[in-house]
Amino acid sequence: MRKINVVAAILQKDGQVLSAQRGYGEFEGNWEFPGGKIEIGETPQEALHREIKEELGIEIQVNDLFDTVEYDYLEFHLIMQCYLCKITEGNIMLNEHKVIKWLGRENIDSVEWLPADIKLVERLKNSLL
Ligand SMILES: Nc1nc2c([nH]c(=O)n2[C@H]2C[C@H](O)[C@@H](COP(=O)(O)OP(=O)(O)OP(=O)(O)O)O2)c(=O)[nH]1
Repeated sequence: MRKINVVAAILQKDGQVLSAQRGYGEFEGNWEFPGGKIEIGETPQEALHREIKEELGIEIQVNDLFDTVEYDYLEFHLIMQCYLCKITEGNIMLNEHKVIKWLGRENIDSVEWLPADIKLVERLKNSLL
């Protein structure tokens, strides 16, 4: 099966994380951590800076790797590295997403996450204050 290498940013602020609703494509309407495919020659960190600038128009600090998710979709095998991040500069613009929400422990389950994210979100929930 085709493999896709993706990076995702778990943006943290005041005990909450940023969730974004996909605005187009196959998974339109589902919620995810912003990010995207790693391009040839890029480090995961470089890919994250690029994707987050493109999608949300902000600069970030990339901290620790929180988890690497592997998931079999029908058409491809996803390998997604998820980094804890902080916003360092700029105001969020929605260049690709419909809407964003900051979610905490009590409501992180309230949106329809992409299938690959469900276990990750459970783990994250336990680590949020
Ligand atoms: N960014 C992101 N992608 C996720 C998450 N969960 C999940 O299953 N995915 C999947 C959906 C997509 O198949 C893939 C990400 O690829 P993408 O299509 O957003 O990547 P991209 O920005 O490079 O997009 P494109 O140029 O190919 O349109 O990973 C998540 O939390 N965040």
